[in-house]
Amino acid sequence: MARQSQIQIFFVSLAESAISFYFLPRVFPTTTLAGTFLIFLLINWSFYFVYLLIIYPFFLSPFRHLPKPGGSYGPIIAHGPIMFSQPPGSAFLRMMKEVPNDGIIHYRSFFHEDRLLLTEPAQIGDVLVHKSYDFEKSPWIRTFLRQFLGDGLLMTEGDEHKHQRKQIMPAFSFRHIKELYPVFWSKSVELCGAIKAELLEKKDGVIELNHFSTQVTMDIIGLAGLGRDIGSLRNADDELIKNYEEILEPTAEKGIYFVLHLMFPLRLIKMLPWKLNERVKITTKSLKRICREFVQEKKARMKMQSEEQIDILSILLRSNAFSDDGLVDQLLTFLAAGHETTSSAFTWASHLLALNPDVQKRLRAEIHENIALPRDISSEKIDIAGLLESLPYLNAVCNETLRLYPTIPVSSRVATRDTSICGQYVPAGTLSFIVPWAINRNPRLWGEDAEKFRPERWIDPGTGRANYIGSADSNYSFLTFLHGPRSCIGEKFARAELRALVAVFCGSFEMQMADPNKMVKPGGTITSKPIGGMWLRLHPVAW
Ligand code: HEM
Repeated sequence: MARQSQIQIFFVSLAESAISFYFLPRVFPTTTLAGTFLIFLLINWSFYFVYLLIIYPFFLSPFRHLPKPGGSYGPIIAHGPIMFSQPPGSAFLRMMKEVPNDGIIHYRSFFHEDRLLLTEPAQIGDVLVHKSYDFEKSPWIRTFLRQFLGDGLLMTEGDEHKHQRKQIMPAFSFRHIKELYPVFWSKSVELCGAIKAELLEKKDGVIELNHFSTQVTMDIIGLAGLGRDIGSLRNADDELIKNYEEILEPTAEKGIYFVLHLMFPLRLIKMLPWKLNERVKITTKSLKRICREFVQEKKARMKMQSEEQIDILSILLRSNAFSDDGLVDQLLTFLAAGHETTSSAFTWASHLLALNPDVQKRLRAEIHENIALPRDISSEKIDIAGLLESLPYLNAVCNETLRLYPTIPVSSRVATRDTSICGQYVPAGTLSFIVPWAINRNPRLWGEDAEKFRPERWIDPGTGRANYIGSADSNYSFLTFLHGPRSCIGEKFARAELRALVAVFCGSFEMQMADPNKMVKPGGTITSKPIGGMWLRLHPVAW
């Protein structure tokens, strides 16, 4: 319920009770001023609820004629639980399959609040690209994430966002990513070395990959983002890793914590005697301190060294566009957005390969055929970018993984002013859902086998080369990085990193699920991680 309306009701009730009490004493002869106020509050609330739950949604809402799902849980709950479905985004996919529509499905959330689900490329393009500054991230999500990310690129809106994005963009250009490939490659080789060392200590060949994956992607963002080898693969107790693992580990308690942030003001949640509040405070404080130290260290090193550094922080420092606090916020953003996302994509790639031995075999053959020895290509002056980007099956496997397991499965936007989506009037404040999990798996856009892992859809049958649209008709059928001015700035970085990780890992190990009968489920609040980790049985292969 809108907080603003509650405040209005409070003051209107106050005015009505004062007028009645002082000017119409015969109407309420036996009550006190407080009693009269309570009576008016109750009457006004009742009218407000009838308006909110019945009159507005069924007779006034501009969306009342749009197609809707069935099976509402009544006016208070309505279809609200949809957004908590597991895996995240799966209920939206069901809705897309079941409700015939022309690009927008309307459903009612808690207290019959209007929600839109965008289902077709034209509507998605309108919100993400053509009118992107009419729509912002929802304030609840921003309040929740700002605790961990400060006011970095991910959290800002409007002109401030345009300014920051322009300053940061050069650090993510293709030329710059090409220079970073040797970092991605050598860290992937180091990862496989660390896994081999752990396998030597184990008889059953079983390891939990997600932990390794978080370590290697943290090391990569450390080197590529800060020019500093965090070395978490060598030091499993690294403070940075421990903090992020604590924050991001999917648990039911954290799910409830996140949901409460969507429903109640931050200040109220912070007042609760909840241990998680204390842990969030401690971990975020520690992350900020570490980032502040990174910035100071980097500034001191840049003064001493004349050689130009290629990491993201050096580029931001050279731009002179950010204060020290601003840089800390950007670092918090890059560390969080830049490691957990690719880590999750890599973990899901290994899962899909473990479930599909034929794909795994074909990919390994392509890698071994084109890359004689993994260590050689980081030491020789080889164009790793050119080599990896030219391998069709490697690119197809990565694209298909990113399609089936988008790390951010659900995103949303709030209209900041009265606007429209493909001609449908949308009043300010309306929340629209853009759901990569559902769009990427929608049979209308990807065909009947949309939910199958089929890397071949990313290979042109005529030329045998990788294509960049899959078998879909539109760019907007693939939403893993979204599109437009608020799309993922790290997309090229992430794709390059994933190529290197998958190539070295699949080239080095044969993989199976440790327990082939156990379903691995995605969970998590903002990003999607395997619940309980990713347990694989690995056999090193000759390379
Ligand atoms: C597989 C890996 C990745 C995926 C799937 C991914 C996905 C996304 C998505 C969906 C968004 C938009 C979120 C929204 O607006 O709701 C986003 C934004 C962003 N991502 Fe990524 N990301 C990945 C890797 C990275 C990496 C490696 C970096 C940095 C090194 C990064 C940095 C960012 C930043 C800074 C934004 C905010 C951009 C803006 O608002 O202008 N991401 N990412």
